[in-house]
Amino acid sequence: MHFVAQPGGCEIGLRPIDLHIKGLMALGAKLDEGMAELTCEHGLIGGEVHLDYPSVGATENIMMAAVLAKGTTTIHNAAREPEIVDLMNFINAMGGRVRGAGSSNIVVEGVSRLQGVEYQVIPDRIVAGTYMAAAAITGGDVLLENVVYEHVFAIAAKLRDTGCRVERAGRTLRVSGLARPRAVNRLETLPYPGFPTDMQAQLMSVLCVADGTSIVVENVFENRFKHAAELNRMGADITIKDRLALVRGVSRLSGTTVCARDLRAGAALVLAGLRAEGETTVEGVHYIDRGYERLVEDLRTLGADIRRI
Ligand SMILES: CC(=O)N[C@H]1[C@@H](OP(=O)(O)OP(=O)(O)OC[C@H]2O[C@@H](n3ccc(=O)[nH]c3=O)[C@H](O)[C@@H]2O)O[C@H](CO)[C@@H](O)[C@@H]1O
Ligand SMILES: C=C(OP(=O)(O)O)C(=O)O
Repeated sequence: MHFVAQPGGCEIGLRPIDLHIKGLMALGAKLDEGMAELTCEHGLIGGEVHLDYPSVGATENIMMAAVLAKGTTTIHNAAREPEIVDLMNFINAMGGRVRGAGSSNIVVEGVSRLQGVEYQVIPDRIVAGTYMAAAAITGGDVLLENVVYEHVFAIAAKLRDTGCRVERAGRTLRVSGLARPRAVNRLETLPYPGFPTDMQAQLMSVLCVADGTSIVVENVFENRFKHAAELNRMGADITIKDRLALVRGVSRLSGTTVCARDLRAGAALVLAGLRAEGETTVEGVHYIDRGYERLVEDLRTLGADIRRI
């Protein structure tokens, strides 16, 4: 019997785990009392899983469960995020037999054992995207190394719509922003290769100071606009209605004390602080630490006046 801790993560919606559980049950696990207690007496057996939604975590969880299961598992309507492909490559480097990651159908043939391996994970596309947004909101010029362009394509495309120049040379990306970004018609988050929900808050900061009005639609998580109220405290003009945000661009933001209520909201507020007049204090830095190793140091290297207190 294995006990799994209650799932955590940022509070950006209810974040149910029904798809994880349904997938594991298709491989022979039995659900006992509670939501996170599953048992399996004689090991998992490969099976067919259809995900009602291409959940990243459920795809990863089922893939990993299937690696040492007996027989073959197929995951239909799997998530296609680059991290899923990375996980496949990692498992295969350990001796697993996974194919199809990056497409909607993943096939895992169970093996009896895995071996240790040294493996380098892919560069963090959301960290890269955040620094791209920093160039956009400040009208700055940022050179990013070790970026997989295909992974940030949707972000680059949207930043180009705001007037940014994004130039690529191999794994290097140069992003230069306009003095004032342009509004976009519509920014809509979607599973990969759509625009990532983990960049929605940062782009909203950029659109806050854009010339014109933008519409942002959050399709992935049902409660991921907590940054909007904080941005409004800095002088932004955002109205929320369910999953839609109407962002009327303002010509200036003013620094004040604001509170990060989740990871990307924190990044978004730091970006807004770069543009705002006066001093901005962002509370709730522990959220930001979940997703950025060197945010303060990197931004300072780029010329920002920022410090951690
Ligand atoms: C640690 C990690 O990698 N986190 C990422 C992962 O989160 P995570 O894996 O939690 O995100 P999911 O793709 O599972 O969630 C997407 C949607 O599916 C719903 N859902 C999910 C599972 C489930 O069993 N039932 C269900 O209804 C969620 O409520 C949400 O509305 O992908 C998200 C979407 O790209 C990112 O924002 C997160 O940064
Ligand atoms: C929502 C995020 O992460 P988690 O799934 O860990 O909460 C994120 O990285 O923006």
